Amino acid sequence: MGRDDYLPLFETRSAKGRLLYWLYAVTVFLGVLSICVYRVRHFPEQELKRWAWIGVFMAELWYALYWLITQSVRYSPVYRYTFKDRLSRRYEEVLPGIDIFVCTADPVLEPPVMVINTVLTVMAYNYPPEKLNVYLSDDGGSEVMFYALLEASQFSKIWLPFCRKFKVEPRSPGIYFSSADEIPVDDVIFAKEWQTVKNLFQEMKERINEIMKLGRIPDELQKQHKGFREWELGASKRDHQTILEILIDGRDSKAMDVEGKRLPTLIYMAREKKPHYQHNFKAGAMNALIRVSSRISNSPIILNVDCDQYSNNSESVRDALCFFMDEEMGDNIAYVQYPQYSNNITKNDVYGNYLRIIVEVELPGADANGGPPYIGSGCFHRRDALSGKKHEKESKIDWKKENEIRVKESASTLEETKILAGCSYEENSQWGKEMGLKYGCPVEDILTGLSVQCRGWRSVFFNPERRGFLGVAPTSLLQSLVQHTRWSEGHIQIFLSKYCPLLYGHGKIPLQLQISYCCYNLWAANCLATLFYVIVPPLCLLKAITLFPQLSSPWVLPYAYVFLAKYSYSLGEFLWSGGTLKGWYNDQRMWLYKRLTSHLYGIYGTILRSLGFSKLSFQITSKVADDDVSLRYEQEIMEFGTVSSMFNILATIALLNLLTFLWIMARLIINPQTTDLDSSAVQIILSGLVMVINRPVYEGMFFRTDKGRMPSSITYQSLILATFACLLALY
Ligand SMILES: O=c1ccn([C@@H]2O[C@H](COP(=O)(O)OP(=O)(O)O[C@H]3O[C@H](CO)[C@@H](O)[C@H](O)[C@H]3O)[C@@H](O)[C@H]2O)c(=O)[nH]1
Ligand SMILES: [Mn+2]
Repeated sequence: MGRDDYLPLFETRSAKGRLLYWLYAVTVFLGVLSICVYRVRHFPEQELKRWAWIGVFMAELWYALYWLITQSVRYSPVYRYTFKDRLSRRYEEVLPGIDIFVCTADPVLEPPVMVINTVLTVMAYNYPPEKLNVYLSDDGGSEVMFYALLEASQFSKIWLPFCRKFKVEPRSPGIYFSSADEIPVDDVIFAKEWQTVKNLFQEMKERINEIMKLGRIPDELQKQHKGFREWELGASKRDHQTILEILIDGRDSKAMDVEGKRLPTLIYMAREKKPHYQHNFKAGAMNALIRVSSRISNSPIILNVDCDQYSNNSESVRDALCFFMDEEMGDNIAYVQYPQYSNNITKNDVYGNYLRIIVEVELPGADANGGPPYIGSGCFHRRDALSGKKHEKESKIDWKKENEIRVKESASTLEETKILAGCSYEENSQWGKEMGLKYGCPVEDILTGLSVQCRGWRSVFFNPERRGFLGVAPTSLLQSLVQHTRWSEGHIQIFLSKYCPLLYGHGKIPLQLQISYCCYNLWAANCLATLFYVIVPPLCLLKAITLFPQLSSPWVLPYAYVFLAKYSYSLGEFLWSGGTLKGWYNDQRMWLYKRLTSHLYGIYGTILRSLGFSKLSFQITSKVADDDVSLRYEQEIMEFGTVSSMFNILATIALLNLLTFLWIMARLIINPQTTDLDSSAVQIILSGLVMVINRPVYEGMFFRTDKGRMPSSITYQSLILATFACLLALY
């Protein structure tokens, strides 16, 4: 094909309305400068006040700096669009193979039925099935999971033709049949098949759940597959040899669905586990998958999904290929990252799990700067880039030859392949360092993506109209905070390590991209400023120390402007991205809570680990919840319920501001002369705002009677602590 008739396979558009954005950014910046001038010019004499003043000033400087950093992902977002018809016209015959890695680690927190639903969606892509190779990595080493996958391999023979014939979406049978409960009436053939397939699915689900309850595989079922023998020999979660079973071999032309069409390859893998070996969590699993798959299918493109993140769009593979296979711009693309959406987000998203602004605003912003980070799931990788190869300019891929070479390379026996998933295979190798996913970081995905970009590749963020992947978001406050603790800890570790984007990325990736990474790398660093801002001003209020300009002074204007401009912008951004007003209020609360707890714990964890007091751990986020917890989640009632020191912090701060507020109000009513309202106004407003945002905490402590309320022990402890702090400030 000549240059002239080259039609791109994808297109990039920039956001509009940039002038308004600059107006906002510049004026806020001027406001911040005025605040600094105020802080310097009004530097107090009195000793105690001086310390508090320095503290607020530092906090404000930090906020200003962080705000500046976050502008890097705002000023020029880009959006991508693909042309799948062109892809099909030019490449249908030479479409590359795709290796799909699904990771699971715990059959209780990640129920096998959910996992196989995800597996079925990625088997059912609208793509030549013999070119799809699905690998399930089971770090839980669970016999029930293996059984469920075996069931799925049978069910796929019916499910795949059904999806193809009726263009089913989404292709997760669990989701599809639960969202379309009514039998379709207008089409008789469809209605009949629909009912049959639904029944078959229902029966399979019941069988798996039955076995799950039983906790072992009955003897007659064990005969179905030789794979069960591994567990008979005593495989347990933490101690077993590599289990590698090909449940469907797509290379075998006899592997067919009920309509006689080929099937995707389906493989179960539980890498070897031995006590005393560091298994490196998901990163370890992924690296074993990269190696094992290289000997079985060796596809040039790898898709990675978490076990809850089912594919919601059967076109995603083709969409992703539009980027990799574009003749002009595809060569340097290492990965195509989809957003991580969840299908259990309620209207106002109490726990801010949607991460709306990150997904809708910041990732398109990062894309413009050189490419989004790799966020662990819903990501298509170029195998070479993920394995550690540098990007070389002028290296055009001939997709036809590519397939032939790869197939040749992959010929080896199953026993040979198993060795690659063994514990000792990585000893003295570059795996986890220069090859594959990097080890030693709670956000292995981010670190890996960064180093891929530093090897000369770029990445692309793709968010099609029909969502690509949907997962399960945490349904309780604590889970959400714990998940965020892992993330913020991982991020700050990257920042403090030799991989700090500003150093490691220097000269390798654009400066804007280095700064974009810092938005997240520095999450945890926000905690000190925020803790200071919600604790010290109220205490100072009790001590009659004023830290802000008088209401009647013009110096209050920059404060008012920065506050109003920043929050109206943030609200505007939120509503524009499809959120609700209440959703925004919830989101603000969650960010406050994350700063006060997750980020603090993230820093604490990092210190402990760097001193050698604790080892890296990975707390898996539960994808299931008790019925009453789920119900409260649906009703958007905040879930406390368990005893956690995180709640102590939140409750104490909420109470501290409440007590201060009440005390000042009482004083104003009883004896107005003793309080200088003009000088204290800003601090009173600040405490008022903290109270407004903390409404669910007060309700949880004082008004609720359900199981999800704040445990009374926490209420009492926090009450004592807050009262004590107030008394200390008063006397
Ligand atoms: O030892 C382990 C632990 C976890 N996992 C899998 O890793 C995935 C992510 O775990 P999850 O508990 O769901 O954590 P999240 O916080 O939801 O995951 C996000 O953040 C992680 C990094 O903290 C990334 O690894 C994930 O891809 C990303 O979706 C799941 O599929 C797990 O089965 C393993 O395979 N082995
Ligand atoms: Mn998850």
